[in-house]
Amino acid sequence: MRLTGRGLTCVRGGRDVFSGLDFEAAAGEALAVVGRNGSGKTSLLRLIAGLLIPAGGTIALDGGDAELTLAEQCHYLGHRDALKPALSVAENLSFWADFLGGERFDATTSLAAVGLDHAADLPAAFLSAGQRRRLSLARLLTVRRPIWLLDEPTAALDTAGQDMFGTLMRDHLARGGLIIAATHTPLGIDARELRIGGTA
Ligand SMILES: Nc1ncnc2c1ncn2[C@@H]1O[C@H](COP(=O)(O)OP(=O)(O)OP(=O)(O)O)[C@@H](O)[C@H]1O
Repeated sequence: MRLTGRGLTCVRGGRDVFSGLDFEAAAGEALAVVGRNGSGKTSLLRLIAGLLIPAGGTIALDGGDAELTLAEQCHYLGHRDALKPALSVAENLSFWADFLGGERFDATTSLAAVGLDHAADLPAAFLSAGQRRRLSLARLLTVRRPIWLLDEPTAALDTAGQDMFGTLMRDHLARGGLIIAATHTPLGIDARELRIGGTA
């Protein structure tokens, strides 16, 4: 599996964010997208996820599932955790599994893997910032998709959480997954750097 972007141009609010951007990532590889604030890291992830349309250029996935779109093979985790505060931790995960579709892995196991099994019945409104992020990460495990698009994934995670997430990312890569992460801090795994715009 290989994901390739060629000559990508992104325009937002009538302004060029970036143009002529090339990138490439293969199965088992992580790409760390870096650059100053506003350089277009989130925008690139959203282009790949199909949430924005490029003003120019192409994105192609070779060797993926021919019956699924690129977006259907991606997990997109935005920097704002998309949780419903009135639903419990377990209900939020169940909502996402229904929304995303496909094969569903055991939610209790996913919550245990991110250290939230003790909080399954707690309303998401009561979670701390780090716990909200952990719940978002549980989505990656409950519904398996090969391409992880992650926006500032380690933000709000404590040291143990960063170690836990490093292990999850390494396991995903070892299974032939691919990770593209926008980040201002080291990801905690071996990753190739894709710099957008000037030096941050
Ligand atoms: N909905 C929108 N309408 C117009 N402009 C937008 C919109 N969303 C983002 N932008 C602009 O696009 C540019 C790139 O934003 P983006 O969020 O991709 O940057 P980023 O590199 O992820 O930034 P940061 O490091 O601050 O998270 C910014 O100048 C931003 O103001």
